[in-house]
Amino acid sequence: MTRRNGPGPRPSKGRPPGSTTDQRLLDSRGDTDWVHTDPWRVLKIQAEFVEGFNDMAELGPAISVFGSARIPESHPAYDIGVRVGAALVEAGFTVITGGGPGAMEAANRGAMQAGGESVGLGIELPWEAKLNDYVTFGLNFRYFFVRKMMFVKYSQGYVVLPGGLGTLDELFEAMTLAQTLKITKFPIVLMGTEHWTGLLDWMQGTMLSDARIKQSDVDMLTLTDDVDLAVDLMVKAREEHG
Ligand SMILES: C/C(=C\CNc1ncnc2c1ncn2[C@@H]1O[C@H](COP(=O)(O)O)[C@@H](O)[C@H]1O)CO
Repeated sequence: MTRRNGPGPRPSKGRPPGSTTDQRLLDSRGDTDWVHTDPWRVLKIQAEFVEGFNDMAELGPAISVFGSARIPESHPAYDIGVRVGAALVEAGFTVITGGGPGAMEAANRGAMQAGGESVGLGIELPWEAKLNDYVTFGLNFRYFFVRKMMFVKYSQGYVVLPGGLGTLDELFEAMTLAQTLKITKFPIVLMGTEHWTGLLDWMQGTMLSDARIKQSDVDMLTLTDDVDLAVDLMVKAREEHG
């Protein structure tokens, strides 16, 4: 970059005489603590957003599928995950998951086997975690909140398989964003009546009865075991809202 001559602020008052910026950049040695400071982290966060936006902007219509990282292949929810992933691809959607094991792997597996784009948005964890073998396009994030925004921004709806804390976090984030109209026209399907009925009963029996939520908050959820119904809802939403 060049700088015009004449009056105006100088680049750096404290710069050592007789050296160039390139020299100082390339010769620099010494303390590296600054790489662990918040201002530097801001740039890393920014870089994650830039890379995510860059790589996901042209994915096409996508649905995110969430669910337990801990279910084995033998669990009935795994098979449902595979069928959901495949059916979404057959309906013309890209499938996005957290790229991990369990239900995420199942949905990616179904999507890949159906010949579709199978996206895994991985997260750095304290233990070694790698993207599952059924991801056709993967990104790994350091920051949970950046990753969570990518799911919402690049999905047209969520299918939520049985899961634990991580799954609830993803579900309730979407519900909160919808309740506060930060996102609109966003179908959310809970797959697995046995797993989710207790939560829905509590939401209606306690949260709704105590007026902590409104009926419209509960109504944004569709509870089913029917994969075709879940995918039809997503297709209808796409037809209605683009
Ligand atoms: C438990 C193990 C690995 C976890 N690896 C994960 N990789 C990617 N995404 C994950 C992982 N764990 C949780 N998530 C996210 O939360 C949801 C599942 O969490 P739950 O608590 O199991 O419900 C999931 O949708 C992911 O986005 C060791 O094998």
